[in-house]
Amino acid sequence: MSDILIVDDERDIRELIGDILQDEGFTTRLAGNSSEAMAQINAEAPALLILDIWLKDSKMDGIDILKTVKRDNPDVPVVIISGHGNIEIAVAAIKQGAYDFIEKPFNIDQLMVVIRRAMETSRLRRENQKLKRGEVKQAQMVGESPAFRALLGQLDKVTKSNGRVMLTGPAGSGKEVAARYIHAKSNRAAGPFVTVNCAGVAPETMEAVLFGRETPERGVEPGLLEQAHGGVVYFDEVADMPTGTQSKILRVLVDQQFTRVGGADKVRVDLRVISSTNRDLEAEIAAGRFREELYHRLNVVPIAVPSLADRREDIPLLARLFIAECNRAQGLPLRELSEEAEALMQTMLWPGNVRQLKNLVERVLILGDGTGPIEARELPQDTAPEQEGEDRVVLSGQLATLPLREAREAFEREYLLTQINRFGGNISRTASFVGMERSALHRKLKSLGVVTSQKAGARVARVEGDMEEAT
Ligand SMILES: Nc1ncnc2c1ncn2[C@@H]1O[C@H](COP(=O)(O)OP(=O)(O)OP(=O)(O)O)[C@@H](O)[C@H]1O
Repeated sequence: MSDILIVDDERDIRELIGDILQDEGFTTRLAGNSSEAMAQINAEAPALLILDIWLKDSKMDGIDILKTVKRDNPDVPVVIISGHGNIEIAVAAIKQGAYDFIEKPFNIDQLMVVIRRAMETSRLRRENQKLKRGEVKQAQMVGESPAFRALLGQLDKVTKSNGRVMLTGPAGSGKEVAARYIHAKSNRAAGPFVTVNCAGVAPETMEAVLFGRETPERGVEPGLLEQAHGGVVYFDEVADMPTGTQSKILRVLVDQQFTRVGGADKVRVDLRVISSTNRDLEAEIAAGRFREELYHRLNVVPIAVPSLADRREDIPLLARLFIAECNRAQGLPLRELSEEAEALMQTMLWPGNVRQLKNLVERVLILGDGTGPIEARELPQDTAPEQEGEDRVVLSGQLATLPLREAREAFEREYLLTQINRFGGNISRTASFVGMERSALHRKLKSLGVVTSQKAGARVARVEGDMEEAT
């Protein structure tokens, strides 16, 4: 549901709006009277309805259609088109639940601002409802890089067992997506997947949240562990679990049962536990912040989720996935990626990993103008790799201080390191991109002291002798 239904009895107007929206990358449907409009809505609710108030030759006027839509499809935002002079009716329509109105004659910019805002508000509302119901859509796992395939291979191995899995990896790298993947492929797929956000729950309420509560006033309130019965409980950022709760969880893992806060009876649960952390748990244990016994119980199968920098090959694929998602969910334009934008994305620093990439794509689509390919100039320039603190040659400043031969070598080394890492260590693809024969590239790398090695399942390049591997 990413299309927009335009209802107006004036053919010129509905076609004009339709053309504008199509140019902006939306899919549209048109209706010239109330019966056509209702037939379209009943066939499939649109993502947005643009509705003229006055409809000639119609059984229902715009307000009647609005009331019906708000009754049967309350999530569909409605933008009213009102003629000059019937503003009061438009205001009344807003009271009936319309999102906003535009007045004829309108200009394209005005129209687009209202439509984008309406789509965004409705998306946020839907997302909120999903979050409240705890059924955040299962994200797709996308990637083809060696590091990603190695991860999938490990995940596939654990799907059929009941073993506890500890996912480690930096923030935003896709640990929760990986946990959902295990759940979806396991024999618990029909059971619930319940996330416990260990960093987001106040320590004093953590136990009630996990184990539930029993009070005379409210009776039994089941906690998250009970809600996850028969399925998977995912402890997100487990290092943030208060130490008191850690001991209690440990007991639950040993006994497979617990009592609700304020209750006396034992509650038995059948759970599979998956945890995640972006911290070094062994250091947390050494610092006395994490219970070693719990660590060993949770860490039965450790699986490392690679950072985005370790799977740069996947960036174009992921970016395209997010463009398609933004189009489906928010009606943002379905744009291509130019070759330059793709290359720049593959060489940027990504401290926020896949989440950062997803946010960037969304921002570019919202702020960008036009429907052509996304260009490199639309991407933020401040995320280019920083040189400080890295054991690499700084291109600009320092180069000026070197004799030509050394400067050229420094540049070639830097350039080739970047390209090889972009192509996941694949020399053939790098050679074809940089325009060299494979064997010549090998010789060149050798003379520059660049070697490739395996890291997190991916091949990476670095300068021979450097301790720090290039990213
Ligand atoms: N392989 C992937 N394919 C598609 N989308 C992905 C992939 N990995 C991550 N994402 C998306 O990136 C975002 C971050 O993923 P996720 O929440 O799983 O990361 P995380 O490592 O659990 O983060 P945090 O530690 O900050 O909670 C999500 O929107 C998710 O849908």
